[in-house]
Amino acid sequence: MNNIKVHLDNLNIHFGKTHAVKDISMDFPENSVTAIIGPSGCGKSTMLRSLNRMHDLVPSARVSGKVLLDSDDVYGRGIDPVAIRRRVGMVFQKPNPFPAMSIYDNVVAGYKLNSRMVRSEADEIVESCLKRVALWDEVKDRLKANAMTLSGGQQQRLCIARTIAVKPEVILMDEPASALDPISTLKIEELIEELKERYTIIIVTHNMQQAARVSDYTAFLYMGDLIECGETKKIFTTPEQKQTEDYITGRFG
Ligand SMILES: Nc1ncnc2c1ncn2[C@@H]1O[C@H](COP(=O)(O)OP(=O)(O)OP(=O)(O)O)[C@@H](O)[C@H]1O
Repeated sequence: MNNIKVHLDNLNIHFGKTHAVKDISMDFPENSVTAIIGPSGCGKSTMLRSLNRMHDLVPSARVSGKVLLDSDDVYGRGIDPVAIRRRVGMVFQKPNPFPAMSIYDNVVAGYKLNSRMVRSEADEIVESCLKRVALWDEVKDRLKANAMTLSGGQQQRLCIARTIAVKPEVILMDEPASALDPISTLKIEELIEELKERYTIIIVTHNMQQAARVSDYTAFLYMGDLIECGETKKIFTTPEQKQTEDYITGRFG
């Protein structure tokens, strides 16, 4: 197994009285894809969002336990959530490019917030990030066009380019292909496969085939509990828990 990039230790998340994530301890290995699966409302997105402190913005949310990024305590005293979000980027279900910006400006938007740069540096980042998400050839002649002129699938790849421009270590993806057509979905899946060489990827997906195709490890959640996690091959062929088997064979969920 690769090094552990993110480690959860007795993670609990409440929203008021709702106990959404219950005492979860698990590891996310570096340079690999871990899929989080489970029926609607089982806490997948809640767990994912805790990894870069997105719940800081939700007044009713309470997070306890530990999230370690390498050996850094993500919720530790004196840790800057903005610095954490730079190291742990996020791609959402619906592509969300900045609507008033060009393709070019979208790619460097996050990067510009974090550091000053000269034009040639920006050009280089735009080209390399768009190439890495396999969008360069499609857009290189219209970099100044508004980002909303792209198709949904292209917009999602642009959002991934924007995420990697900031040079994160971990990328969280919350159903990144569920709003896309099958061809765009395939492109995103191929991209995930390539991105894991540089980044640690954690993806929430409802699509079991997608989890089986793209991930190295899978975690199955049910009603806030982690039922089972391990190598995807094993989870999908010889799971240890009956609940996991029932879920992956479509008996419930
Ligand atoms: N901001 C919030 N405020 C209050 N309750 C919330 C909030 N976000 C999530 N919850 C609750 O936490 C539980 C887990 O929700 P979560 O969105 O993590 O599930 P999920 O497994 O990602 O579901 P889905 O697959 O439908 O997206 C649910 O009971 C949900 O209602």
